[in-house]
Amino acid sequence: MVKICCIGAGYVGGPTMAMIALKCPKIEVAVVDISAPRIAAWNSDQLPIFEPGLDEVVKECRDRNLFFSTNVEKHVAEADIIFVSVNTPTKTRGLGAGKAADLTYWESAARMIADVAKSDKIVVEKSTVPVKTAEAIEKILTHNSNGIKFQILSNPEFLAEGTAIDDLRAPDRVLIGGRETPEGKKAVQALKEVYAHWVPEDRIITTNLWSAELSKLAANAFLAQRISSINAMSALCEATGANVSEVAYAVGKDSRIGSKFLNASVGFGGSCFQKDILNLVYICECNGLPEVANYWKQVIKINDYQKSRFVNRVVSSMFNTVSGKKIAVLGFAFKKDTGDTRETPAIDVCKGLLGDKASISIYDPQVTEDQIQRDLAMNKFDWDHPIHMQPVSPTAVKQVSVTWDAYEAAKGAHGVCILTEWDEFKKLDYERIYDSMQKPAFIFDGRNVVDAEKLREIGFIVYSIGKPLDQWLKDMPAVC
Ligand SMILES: NC(=O)C1=CN([C@@H]2O[C@H](COP(=O)(O)OP(=O)(O)OC[C@H]3O[C@@H](n4cnc5c(N)ncnc54)[C@H](O)[C@@H]3O)[C@@H](O)[C@H]2O)C=CC1
Ligand SMILES: O=C(O)[C@H]1O[C@H](OP(=O)(O)OP(=O)(O)OC[C@H]2O[C@@H](n3ccc(=O)[nH]c3=O)[C@H](O)[C@@H]2O)[C@H](O)[C@@H](O)[C@@H]1O
Repeated sequence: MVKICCIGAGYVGGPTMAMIALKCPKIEVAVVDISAPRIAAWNSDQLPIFEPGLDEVVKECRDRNLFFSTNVEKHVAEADIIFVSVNTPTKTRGLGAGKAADLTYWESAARMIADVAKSDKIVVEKSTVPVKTAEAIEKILTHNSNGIKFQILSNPEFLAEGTAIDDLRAPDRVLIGGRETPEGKKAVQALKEVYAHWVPEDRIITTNLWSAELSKLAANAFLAQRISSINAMSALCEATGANVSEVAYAVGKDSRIGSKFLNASVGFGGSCFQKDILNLVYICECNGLPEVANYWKQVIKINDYQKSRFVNRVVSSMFNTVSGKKIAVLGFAFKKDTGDTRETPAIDVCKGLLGDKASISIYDPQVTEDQIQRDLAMNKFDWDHPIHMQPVSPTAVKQVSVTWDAYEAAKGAHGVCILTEWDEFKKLDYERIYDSMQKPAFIFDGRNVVDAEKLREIGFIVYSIGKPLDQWLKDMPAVC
């Protein structure tokens, strides 16, 4: 029986391994992690991450051919194929701080594999890593290998949170990069056979190692660039009276451009887009390509601009101050159908409003108060380290309260900001919300989920990203 071990039981390791176990009943899959609470949660009824459809898959395979364990060394030693899906956060100190990927966790996993391996292994990069990482990993693994042979493959993951199970069940493509030697090709073939249990052959792409590593960074950069492009247009739409949804529809109808990923928003978030682009920028700089680096840097700059533009809209619309005013924030996760808050635009928006002394009441159906308080207290980039490396109990931000009900959050508020596109926000009783709010009552829709015209009929002053402006907002000072 082929044995697979995955180091890192997170948003990628958990769901990807659960899908392999589901589709390959004859393969034994062990997912290991240094975080005992995380492993305990994977072995319980309350999985550590919220992902539609994940519970069912885990329930079907757990303790059959899918195991979660903290016994990292045992499972690594026994495995034929080892996936490494650990954190690769942005470095916060030293050379490349604020840009380069911190490979501490990867390196320690590689050293441990080298220490405990007693038989030949295929080691698979599942984490997103800088191009050429495999070369460094190879050196670590083979340095003291006592004759044991390691083949390194790059098999980046393209799932998106909230749709991870569908993405894994029917991926657009699976990418496998390996050395172009006979041993390298054999290893690629072995991994290909795992995916071939359910992925059609023409969707399994094989390349050299560096192409696979770089394709992952490139894919995330292209996706984020589309969002920054439409968000840049949204600012121009507001200035001219064009409607960003109409522009996106018209542009996306060109089959060369396509309609997906053109939703204007308060800004993109999530653990990867910013981190991976910063990493790409750093690699370009290190390779003497400052023009290329600056091109990609602009994607992040527009994203930051979009978040601060939103905050400025809120403040300038409300008589140029939110000091002492209650602002309800609906949605804190970085997108709907996930409880993940890593790099969510809500953090920057809330910090911006707190900077103007607002008092904030937050509701998100999947994010706990503890998580929100941690996020608002944490330093930039600290969020992407394993949980046990993060500050234990950061001081709670006093001007922030968290409720478990959208109506409660909006009660007595001067304004409501919608920051995540949860479906339930479309169905709220906005008459009830309006009646409970201070007047004039404002809604700032950072995700274009509400029917602005209907809300205006109720009496709200409404701002929707990239949409023709309410007369009230037109009369306010221009926003930077
Ligand atoms: N979250 C996402 O949607 C996607 C993430 N990725 C990439 O996958 C990688 C992992 O991301 P996530 O799963 O989101 O991170 P995560 O933080 O959810 O999971 C990483 C896990 O690795 C564990 N870990 C760290 N060092 C370890 C070690 N030495 N031994 C054992 N366990 C260790 C941590 O405790 C943590 O549970 C990153 O490189 C990310 O860029 C790629 C595609 C999608
Ligand atoms: O490497 C990764 O981590 C993953 O990053 C993204 O997945 P994810 O971040 O989970 O979610 P997305 O659906 O890409 O959304 C990212 C952010 O962009 C925003 N977004 C997305 C699409 C859009 O049109 N507009 C927009 O503002 C979302 O609200 C969210 O804040 C990619 O879509 C995945 O392919 C990739 O594997």
